[in-house]
Amino acid sequence: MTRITSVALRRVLDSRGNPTVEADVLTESGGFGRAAAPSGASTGEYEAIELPPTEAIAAARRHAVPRLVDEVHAGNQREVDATLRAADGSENFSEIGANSAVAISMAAAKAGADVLGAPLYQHLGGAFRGDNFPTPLGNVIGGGEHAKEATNIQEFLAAPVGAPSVSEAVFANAKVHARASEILDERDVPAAKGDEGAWAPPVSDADAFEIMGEAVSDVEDELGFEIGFGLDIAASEMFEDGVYHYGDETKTTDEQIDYVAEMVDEYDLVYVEDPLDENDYEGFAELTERVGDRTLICGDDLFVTNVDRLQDGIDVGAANSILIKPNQIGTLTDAFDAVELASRNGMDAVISHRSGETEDATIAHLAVATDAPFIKTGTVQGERTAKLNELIRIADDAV
Ligand SMILES: C=C(OP(=O)(O)O)C(=O)O
Ligand SMILES: [Mg+2]
Repeated sequence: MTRITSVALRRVLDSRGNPTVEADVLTESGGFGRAAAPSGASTGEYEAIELPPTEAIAAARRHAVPRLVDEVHAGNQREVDATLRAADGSENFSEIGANSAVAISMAAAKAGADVLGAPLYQHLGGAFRGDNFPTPLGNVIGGGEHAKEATNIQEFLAAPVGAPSVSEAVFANAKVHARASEILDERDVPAAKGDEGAWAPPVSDADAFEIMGEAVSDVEDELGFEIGFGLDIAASEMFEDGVYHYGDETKTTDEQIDYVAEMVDEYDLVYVEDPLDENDYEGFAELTERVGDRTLICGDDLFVTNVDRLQDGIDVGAANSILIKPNQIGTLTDAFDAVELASRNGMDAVISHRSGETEDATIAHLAVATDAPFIKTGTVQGERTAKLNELIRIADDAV
């Protein structure tokens, strides 16, 4: 029933206006799945390779589609993804592109779910899935590679850890976003928006910490449950010539570790992603040793959703959390394996969007299917609300 009968690939727009790969998978019993690849701006050095979409589509049509059609069952995700790997033949999807691979992998999962008449999260998570829902981390103020002339730190993220439900958590983040805008107005600071819909004001990082602190505490008082905040420092983007660049100022690795540890305590940060360069396992381990009992230290560019890099991190205690981005590694199987390895080692998985997105909502299902404690997928703006609204629907049993 789930035997694949066709795979169609095309270029569609992403939220930055760039082309990306969309895949349609059909099965012999009429099951249908459609998915599109997201795209990063602050990409990790060790990510799987995203090819220009035209090249990725041509290569996938030549190498992958003939191996999938009439041969592979969409309901067997490991078989789909192993076929994609075999068709590519490289370590990092440099032949067919991780963008083609991830679009096909996700579309096949949706086609498999469609045949079963089950929601995607149920198909992927199985009958013995837990019944937890992820807390959404919502980007409220940001800069770095996502907005010029704004903060050095890439993302200041609201984290409604005390929200009684997914829906209340999602609306709380939107309120923090709105409150941050009012505070910027009160300070006469004009703010454009960055790629993910976060405010991108021309303020210092110190000011952004203050504004976030005020915004989350105001919304916390109004709603009556705990809202913290966290960061994605995206430190690899700042690291050059052995030091971290904050505009004209620099920090050595020791200073960077001290700075992050101080901010964790001063602002009760619940989450810090990529506080150090993607090659600095040692620095990550030192910071995790210092503050890992009271905050999450998360590896994004450090681990790139790759089980080998994750295992290296586990061996040295580099972090207590991992960001999961399916397009960093190329298939859902790889993403699931990374979540599994992380949770077996007591680490929290954060299922994540990319800065370039489409209306595809697969990651909402992935977060629920894997029982991930967190999802990072923006706060407002259509391609972000596509995931947040899907999460609300899943919690409401309405997908
Ligand atoms: C979402 C992120 O940005 P990008 O997609 O640009 O890597 C991130 O760094 O976590
Ligand atoms: Mg990141």
